[in-house]
Amino acid sequence: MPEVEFAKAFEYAGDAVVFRVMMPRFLWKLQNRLGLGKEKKLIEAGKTFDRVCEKYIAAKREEIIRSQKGIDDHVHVNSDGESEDLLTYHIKLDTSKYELLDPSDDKFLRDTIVAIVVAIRDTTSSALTCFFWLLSKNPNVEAKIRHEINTNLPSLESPIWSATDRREYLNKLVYLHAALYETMRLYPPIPFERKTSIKSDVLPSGHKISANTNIIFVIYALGRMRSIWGEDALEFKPERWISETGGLRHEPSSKFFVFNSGPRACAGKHLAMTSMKTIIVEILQHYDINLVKGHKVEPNPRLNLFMKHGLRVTLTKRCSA
Ligand code: HEM
Repeated sequence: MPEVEFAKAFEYAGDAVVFRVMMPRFLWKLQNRLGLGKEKKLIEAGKTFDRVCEKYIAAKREEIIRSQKGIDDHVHVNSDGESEDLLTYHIKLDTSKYELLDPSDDKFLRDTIVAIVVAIRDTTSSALTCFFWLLSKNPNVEAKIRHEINTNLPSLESPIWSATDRREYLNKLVYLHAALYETMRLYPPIPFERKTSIKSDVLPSGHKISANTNIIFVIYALGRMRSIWGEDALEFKPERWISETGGLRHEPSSKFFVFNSGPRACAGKHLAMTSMKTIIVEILQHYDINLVKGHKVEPNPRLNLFMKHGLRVTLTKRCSA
């Protein structure tokens, strides 16, 4: 695969964030001042973000002006804002509603682009990579998912994929949902997190902490603890997510921590599940997917859970029935 500078910059920035989480503050501050090591890469990544985002922001501003003047009518904007892209939405923010946000400031827009890409790109790609890897090792699970898709979705020839229909159809794919949750339980796209206390407190475990204590919790380990998930915690079993009535079993976010818990939980959880299910259905309806023989699969927990050597697969076009 060709190297994409913008994507590489996210990798460098992610590694630098992990470094900052793990190292004493003075050390990364010093490296930053001297422009060394991971901090040097972070500074370079920042310049790439500036350059690439500036191009998109300028082009989008231009596009909006042209559409407002009636020169272009292809801009994806409608009066109720339904099909607006995210950048347009942020440029046209109602500043009377969000006083602290300034859409005329390119830095605000750049930070927004970077934050959205961080939130969406490596999380969903990590989950999908692990999902297809686990599927290749569990043909019985793949067979069940294919059966569920074939039973619940109209045939490939039917034009069902209008935005309104999509959610309704995807909601019927309970086993697929369970398999995705089970994938992320064992391989959480964000494998660990850090929180800092703003004042002294007592944790649910009884541990006393003072203000400014950094707490790192390992979501990867939480998903594998027998005390939480039972004796079969290490097994890939989508069935554990299916209730007696055949619906999806609810687990509290404090147990299934993959999307975080509380007021700062993932804001895009439903969007993430919908888009991942859409991609999986599209791939499984059109292709057989097989792991390349001898390819070494090694999950590599960084800021996101990556595959160290990627996931090499072959795609074979399926004949439509
Ligand atoms: C499999 C996919 C995803 C996973 C596992 C995931 C997980 C998480 C986690 C663990 C957090 C908390 C981060 C922290 O506190 O440090 C978070 C925050 C967030 N996520 Fe996701 N995410 C996913 C996809 C998405 C998508 C597609 C969006 C779309 C916009 C999104 C938007 C956000 C936002 C805006 C926050 C910040 C919420 C806040 O701080 O109030 N995420 N996500």
